[in-house]
Amino acid sequence: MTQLSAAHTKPSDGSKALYGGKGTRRITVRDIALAKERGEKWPMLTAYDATTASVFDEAGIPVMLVGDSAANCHLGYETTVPVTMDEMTMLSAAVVRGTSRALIVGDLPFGSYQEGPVQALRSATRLVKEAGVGAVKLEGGERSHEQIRLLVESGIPVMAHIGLTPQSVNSMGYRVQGRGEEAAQQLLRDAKAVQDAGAFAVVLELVPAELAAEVTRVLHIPTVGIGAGPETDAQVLVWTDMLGLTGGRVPKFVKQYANLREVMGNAVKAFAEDVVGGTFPLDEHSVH
Ligand SMILES: Nc1nc(=O)c2c([nH]1)NC[C@@H]1CN(c3ccc(C(=O)N[C@@H](CCC(=O)O)C(=O)O)cc3)CN21
Ligand SMILES: CC(C)C(=O)C(=O)O
Ligand SMILES: [Mg+2]
Repeated sequence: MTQLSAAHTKPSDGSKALYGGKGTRRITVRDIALAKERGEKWPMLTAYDATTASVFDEAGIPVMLVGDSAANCHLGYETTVPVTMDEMTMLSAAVVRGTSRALIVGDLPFGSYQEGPVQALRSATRLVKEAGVGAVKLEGGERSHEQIRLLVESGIPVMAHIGLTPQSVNSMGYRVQGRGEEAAQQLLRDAKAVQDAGAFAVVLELVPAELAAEVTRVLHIPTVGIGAGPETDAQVLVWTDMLGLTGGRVPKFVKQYANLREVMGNAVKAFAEDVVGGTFPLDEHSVH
């Protein structure tokens, strides 16, 4: 048996699995393609800094997205619209430095690829050269296929993103996409367009579960769901949402696995009370 055909069979020891595998080298887009052939589901999280990313890397998260959600989750903006290439490049470089195994995907921010394929290539090249990302992501299906094609032809793997595309909040709002026959057909056309253009995976955001399941069956590239039901090949969440750090309302598709806001708030109050009450620092925290 050749190595290639061996890679197509489900690994009994999990050595090749994207999650739970024993590999230590960085995950590649080829590993992602093989996981779809094995029918293996995988987790993806956003990350915006080196320390947090190193926690996720050690936990075995195989793919991290330096999302433009950094705008609201890390930089304090209201929406993802204002975040810049300079900001995304700095955050992406930090996440790459904090990880050794995960494939790092850099989100192209609003305004960095809408002018056309050449602008998209210039922006994506910056993330690859200056930050060291292994792939980039951009929003849009049919409307972005020329950008995707040029990046892929140039050697930059592209994750597409269709359904709710938050960079279009000013024209679309934050609404479920693909409801009704006409919208479902558009979503299917968008999915096929990004696959034909060479995308290695596609994010489906806020899409009815049945439609996301159909897209996942029809495509040979993996689908990454966020608010898209249980049938997509992968699932992504914004890390500050799933760990309970985001302030205020979070989207209803979020499952909260911890309450870091409470944990951190309580710890910070304990420190403040120690300082005010004179019980920190003690002799053990002092030098003589
Ligand atoms: N903290 C955070 N989490 C995210 O998931 C996220 C961001 N920020 N910023 C970028 C985009 C924007 N996203 C959003 C933003 C709002 C809704 C929202 O309001 N959804 C409604 C449902 C709307 C409907 O049913 O039509 C909800 O209640 O979940 C969803 C996704 C997802 N992304
Ligand atoms: C929600 C994910 C897919 C994203 O694009 C982001 O975090 O910016
Ligand atoms: Mg994004």
